[in-house]
Amino acid sequence: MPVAETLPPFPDDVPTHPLLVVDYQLIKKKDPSEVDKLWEAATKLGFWYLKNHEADDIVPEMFELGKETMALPLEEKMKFEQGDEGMSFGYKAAGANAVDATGELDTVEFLNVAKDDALAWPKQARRAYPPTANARMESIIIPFVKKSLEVNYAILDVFNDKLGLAPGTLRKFHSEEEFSGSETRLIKNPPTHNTTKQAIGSHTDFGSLSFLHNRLGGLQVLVPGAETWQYVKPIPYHAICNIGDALSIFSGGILRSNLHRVVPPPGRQAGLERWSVVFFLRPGNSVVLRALAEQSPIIADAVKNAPEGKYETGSTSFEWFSRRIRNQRIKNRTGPETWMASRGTEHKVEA
Ligand SMILES: O=C(O)CCC(=O)C(=O)O
Ligand SMILES: [Fe+2]
Repeated sequence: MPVAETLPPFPDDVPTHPLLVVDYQLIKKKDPSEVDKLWEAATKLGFWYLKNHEADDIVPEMFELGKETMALPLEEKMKFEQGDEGMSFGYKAAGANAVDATGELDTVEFLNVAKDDALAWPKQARRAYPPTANARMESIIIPFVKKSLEVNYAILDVFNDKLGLAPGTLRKFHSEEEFSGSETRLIKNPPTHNTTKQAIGSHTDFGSLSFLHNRLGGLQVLVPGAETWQYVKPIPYHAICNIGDALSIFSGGILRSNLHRVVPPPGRQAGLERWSVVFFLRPGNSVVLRALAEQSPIIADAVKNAPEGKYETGSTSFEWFSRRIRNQRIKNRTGPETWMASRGTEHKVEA
């Protein structure tokens, strides 16, 4: 993996959306103006850069592990495939998911490692992984998962306060002990000069918070009010963080879970392999996804102004998550309705 400085630069002639830059060190101290900046980012777009996030040393190791893992023979990787039943953990081959309602195939391959397996190691909690992951579980995956949890909990605490919830409410819904869909993901998109082919289709993230690290352009956001996709420029040592559907639902839509997708890198970056590393924080499996209106007058107010039932999913986190994974899988496709069944909050009627 070349270091960030040796990669061709992100072009300056493609539509790009600047994100607010939040300093994790100031968030840890609950610096009031940094907290306000995070709140603005989380409520207006739902995406921000996070600098000084303390994962800078371990992230390059995660990229290296991604490279080692994807270099395994396909036959070996397929032994750890996620399957068609709605489980996310394990390997997903390129072309196993749809990118849109027509059933066009995705181009990324990735490996998802459950937070539960990382924390239970050397015991197996949820499933087995390829030998490359096992060999680096202790030295790389566990430290990355632990740091990601720490960062995400600090961010959750800020939202907890701003939403007027009793201390620790959001943490309780994301307890380390309960099994959940929380996972870390190593993603590879193969080289191509077709810079408009979707690698990952338009989606909102399924869980609560995503902590993303990429080096090359390709991530795009659909900014509210804009008609076209805009790139998010990768900045060295800046993570890209975003809100997922679960937090949007808990907050009655105050926190924004925004549509995004991945296309191949643009400009002089075209034709390069694209790698990313993510940690997804998701609620405990038993947590019901609904607005926490009884626990916060601020959320109650937001719900009052939304169409009836918009933030009542009637699903547990486990059900919500499995439904969406299952319906992305091309093997489960019956028609455009399968794609629709993989959707989250983005297709609910707007207030
Ligand atoms: O690779 C990226 O930059 C984004 C990946 C992503 O959106 C996802 O895996 O949910
Ligand atoms: Fe995503």
